[in-house]
Amino acid sequence: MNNFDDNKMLKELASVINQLETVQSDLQQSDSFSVPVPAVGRLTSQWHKMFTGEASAAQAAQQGQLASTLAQQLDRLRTSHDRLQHIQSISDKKLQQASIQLQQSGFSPAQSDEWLTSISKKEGSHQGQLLQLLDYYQIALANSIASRSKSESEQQGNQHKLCSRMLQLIDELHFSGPVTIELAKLRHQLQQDIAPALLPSICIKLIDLTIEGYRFERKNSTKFLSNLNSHLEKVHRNFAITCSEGQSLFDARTHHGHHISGELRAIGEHLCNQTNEQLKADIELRMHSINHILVQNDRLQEREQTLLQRMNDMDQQIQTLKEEADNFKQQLNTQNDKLFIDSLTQIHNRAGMDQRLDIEYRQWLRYEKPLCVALLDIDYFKEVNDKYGHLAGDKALRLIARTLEKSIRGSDFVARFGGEEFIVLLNNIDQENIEVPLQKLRESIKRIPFKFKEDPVTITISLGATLFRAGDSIHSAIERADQALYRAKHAGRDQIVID
Ligand SMILES: Nc1nc2c(ncn2[C@@H]2O[C@H](COP(=O)(O)OP(=O)(O)OP(=O)(O)O)[C@@H](O)[C@H]2O)c(=O)[nH]1
Repeated sequence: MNNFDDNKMLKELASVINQLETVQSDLQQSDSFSVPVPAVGRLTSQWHKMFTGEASAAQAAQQGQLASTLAQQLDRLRTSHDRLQHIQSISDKKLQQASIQLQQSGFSPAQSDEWLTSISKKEGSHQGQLLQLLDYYQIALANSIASRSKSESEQQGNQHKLCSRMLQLIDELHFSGPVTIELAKLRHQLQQDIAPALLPSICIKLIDLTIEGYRFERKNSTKFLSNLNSHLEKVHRNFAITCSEGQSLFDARTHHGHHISGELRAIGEHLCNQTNEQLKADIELRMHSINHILVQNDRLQEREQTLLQRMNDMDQQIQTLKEEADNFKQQLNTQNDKLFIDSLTQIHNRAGMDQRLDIEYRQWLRYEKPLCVALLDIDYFKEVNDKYGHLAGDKALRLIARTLEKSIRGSDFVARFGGEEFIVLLNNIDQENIEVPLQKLRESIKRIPFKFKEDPVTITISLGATLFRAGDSIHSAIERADQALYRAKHAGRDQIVID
């Protein structure tokens, strides 16, 4: 048997599957989709490898069954992800319509369509993260099984890579609410040396927290939208009442206006035609009638006053609604920006880099101005962590990121590529002197006067760079830069290799 508690893990896994199922049924907005039962996949064979020969026949059968259920669940989740995208495109349209209605009602916040659709986009991205985590879970399981046969250094390499990817995923989550504390704990755990056998359960915990965070955000968005909806309903109701009240007031006033002018005309005619006594009696009669009209007029004025009050209330409601919507939009914009920012170093993350690289690549294809991509990796960073602790390591990463940012031109770009690796894009670069800005980057890091536990420490970086060439894809250029970085490391570190 493996050296971790199988029963505990099976239980945890079963609970995660339960949760995934609930999430899936949350997404299952239409019954018309039938979920296919999948073939038992790669995971099953790993699971079998883990248990065969070492458990009793009954246990093995039970585990086999569990493994195939898990494989089915994974496939169902993938299907549901595809379906979500389909549903999302429909709900995008609905949100678009809602946004148009908001705008037509005259008090929607500017760009309301943008923030409404961004709600659905955010949900989609969490689905992607969940699927990615399930992949990590499979890799962690495979590592855990292989840990018995592989050499220690090989094991450590795989382990580091997986931990770094999970750390990066945590940095990209940006949840609010109670899960943030738990995520910070996991982050800390992942930065320590972890036994391969523990990583699968950490993965499960991370899946758990992602689902919880995702639900929390979904609940918040739903709450806001239902508040907004009920406010809208109220405003629309009041608006309808006010309109019909206004119309009837207008009709009544017109009617009274005609009435008064009729009375005045009649007085004029009597003044011309009648004797004094008769005139007096007629005028009294008319005055009585005018008095009656004036009393009615006072009542109309009171109604008008109430109407005015209601309009003021409505104005107030619209104002509150506007403020709420603006706040929410602000929150969403901040969260959207955060999706592209690395939470530790506050520079762009890998997603931000993907976005920018795509733009730079298209511009390079179009204008053919030289574009350089450089990968930078901190040398012997593990030693810093091991000797001075991960908090010191985190601090160093932040300072290095800030220094890199300051050492490039405004039009250049730097992002954290993952773990202790950074990527820099230099556009419109002078091809003959490509080494100059790269040396400047290397030296600026070397000059940082780090001091940990009173020890002055020099940190260096190795750098691999390349220019985009005819026929290059983004991937092929990065691959070349990565090979150059590998050569810089092997040439002794604190070096630049340009391919
Ligand atoms: N403090 C901290 N450390 C991190 C973070 N992400 C990755 N690391 C650490 O970076 C170190 C990378 O170690 P290795 O891949 O062995 O590389 P290295 O020690 O820098 O050695 P070379 O790259 O070969 O020069 C590991 O100790 C990781 O834990 C992070 O967010 N914070």
